[in-house]
Amino acid sequence: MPAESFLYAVPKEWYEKYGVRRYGFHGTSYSYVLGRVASELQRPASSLNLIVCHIGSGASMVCIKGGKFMSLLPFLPPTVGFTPLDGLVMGTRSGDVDAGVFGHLTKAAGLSVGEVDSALNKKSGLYGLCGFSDMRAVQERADGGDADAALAERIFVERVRKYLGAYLVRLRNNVDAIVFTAGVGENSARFRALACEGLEEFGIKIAPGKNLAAKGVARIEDAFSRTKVMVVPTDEEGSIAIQAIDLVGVLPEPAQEVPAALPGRRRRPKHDLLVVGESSHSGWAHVPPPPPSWKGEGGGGRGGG
Ligand SMILES: Nc1ncnc2c1ncn2[C@@H]1O[C@H](COP(=O)(O)OP(=O)(O)O)[C@@H](O)[C@H]1O
Ligand SMILES: CC(=O)OP(=O)(O)O
Ligand SMILES: [Mg+2]
Repeated sequence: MPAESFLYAVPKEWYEKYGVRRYGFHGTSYSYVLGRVASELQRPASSLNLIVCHIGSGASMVCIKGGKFMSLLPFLPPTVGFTPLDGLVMGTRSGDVDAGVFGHLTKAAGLSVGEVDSALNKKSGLYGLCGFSDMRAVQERADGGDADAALAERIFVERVRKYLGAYLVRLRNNVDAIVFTAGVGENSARFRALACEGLEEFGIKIAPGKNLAAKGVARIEDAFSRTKVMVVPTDEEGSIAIQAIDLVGVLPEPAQEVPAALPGRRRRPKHDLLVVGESSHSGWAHVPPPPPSWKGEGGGGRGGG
């Protein structure tokens, strides 16, 4: 990520001394989804502009700009930042919130900084708004007339649309596909329909029938939609395994032929562990910690979950 993308507008020394910057999360999922979309569309990953919505209990979005700047600018700012708290409304995390609430609540409610931090991570989001963190329960309650649940669902969707708008602008509306993944993104046609509602002017239209029928990897855009809309079930575990193999160069071999302890099992690592961006599974999952200076290129983000 370039400095414009990973820096917060806070005192410079917070970044230099304490590493306060945007890191990004769900990198393993995004790496996998990018590869899967490339193979599905039969296009090189480096040519794709994507907006990927990883919407599970933890949720984030990222836009991927392809083409020749891939190695310099692989990912535009992800919605999650210094911690996974930033950005979208999640099961129990607030997403974007004015940091001023810390000062206010420590004074007005007598809470410690740790208590506010914990509540923002564990008692907020869908749960904070309506008492349920599971989207299926929220939708069921909303359908049953629970006004809090209905409001929670609307706030959840609107936050996704806020970033969808931001990324459409960043990509000059030159988007190959909007991709939905993770628990809600893969399984909830209702969520996908709400997230893309009324975007025909932007060249984005979901076909309701395809959306409802989507199973596994699916294309769900209407025939007149300029931008493809896809559902791609993520595989974070598989992606971690592939990236581990890619990094250390160990390929699975049948144990009975070559016992693990014997020489010859290990192959020469394909990549120096400190080299960034040369992996065939290009992504931001295996970038190093923040750079000492913000003048050069930043790292790409954290992988995990
Ligand atoms: N059919 C569905 N409709 C709506 N939401 C669903 C559906 N299936 C799963 N989900 C939601 O997906 C979320 C979990 O997503 P997941 O990616 O497994 O989360 P995580 O890995 O972050 O724990 C839950 O909120 C769950 O309700
Ligand atoms: C980073 C993150 O949101 O993790 P999880 O999906 O496990 O909540
Ligand atoms: Mg998850």
